[in-house]
Amino acid sequence: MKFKNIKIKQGQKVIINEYSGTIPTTGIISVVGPNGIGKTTLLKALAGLIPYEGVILDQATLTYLPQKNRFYDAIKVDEFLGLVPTNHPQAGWRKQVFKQLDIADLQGKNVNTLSGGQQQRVWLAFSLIQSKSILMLDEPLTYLDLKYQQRFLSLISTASQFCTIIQIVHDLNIANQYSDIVWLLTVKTLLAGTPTQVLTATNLNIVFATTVKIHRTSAGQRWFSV
Ligand SMILES: Nc1ncnc2c1ncn2[C@@H]1O[C@H](COP(=O)(O)OP(=O)(O)OP(=O)(O)O)[C@@H](O)[C@H]1O
Repeated sequence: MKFKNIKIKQGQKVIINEYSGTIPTTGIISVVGPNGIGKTTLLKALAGLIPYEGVILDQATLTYLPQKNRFYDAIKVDEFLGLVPTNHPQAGWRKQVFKQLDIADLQGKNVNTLSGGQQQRVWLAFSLIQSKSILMLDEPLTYLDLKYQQRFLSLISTASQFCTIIQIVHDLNIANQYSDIVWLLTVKTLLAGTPTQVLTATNLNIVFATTVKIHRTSAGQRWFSV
């Protein structure tokens, strides 16, 4: 899927200034950039949820999981997840997702009585088990503890072999370690490339207007701090 010159305005204010990009058929894209730069707005436009100028070619089937989600009805976890058809093309995928996110522990409970992290596990399971070609996740790690962050990242690494994950993340270490491609949003442009190409000290210092330090572990892996 390609998009070209996507431009979005709120009233007279230009939020997104003619971003162009390509979404491959598999892999993980991490969208990074400062608060308010337009990450959510871009994903919503790509998901067809808000109007834009420009073109999107080759519309794909996609799921979009917003940053904040609310359950309005007292539906049970198993009833809610039962809304997703069970015919995912990857054998055993649904079972794997449920196991990693410990959905069995939540079965039989009303979704609106769960804690924030438990609700997020249900929403992530709901999104991951759908057989769509693109899965867009807005800050999926929010509310998850370290164990479930790790398990979620492992799940998307597997999912990215058969679909494309586009996730908004603020943690540069996660973007660096778990992405095939990074989209770094600046006021003027969308910089796309591998983590090594895009997450450079020069780019980060300009975009985040702060000093981002890049270190190396003894094994040579890069890590980031401020
Ligand atoms: N409904 C709206 N009406 C007016 N302005 C909006 C609306 N939604 C978003 N904006 C503005 O659009 C800009 C981009 O917002 P967006 O939520 O896309 O940023 P973001 O990069 O995802 O930020 P964050 O990292 O803080 O979540 C911001 O300046 C925001 O104030």
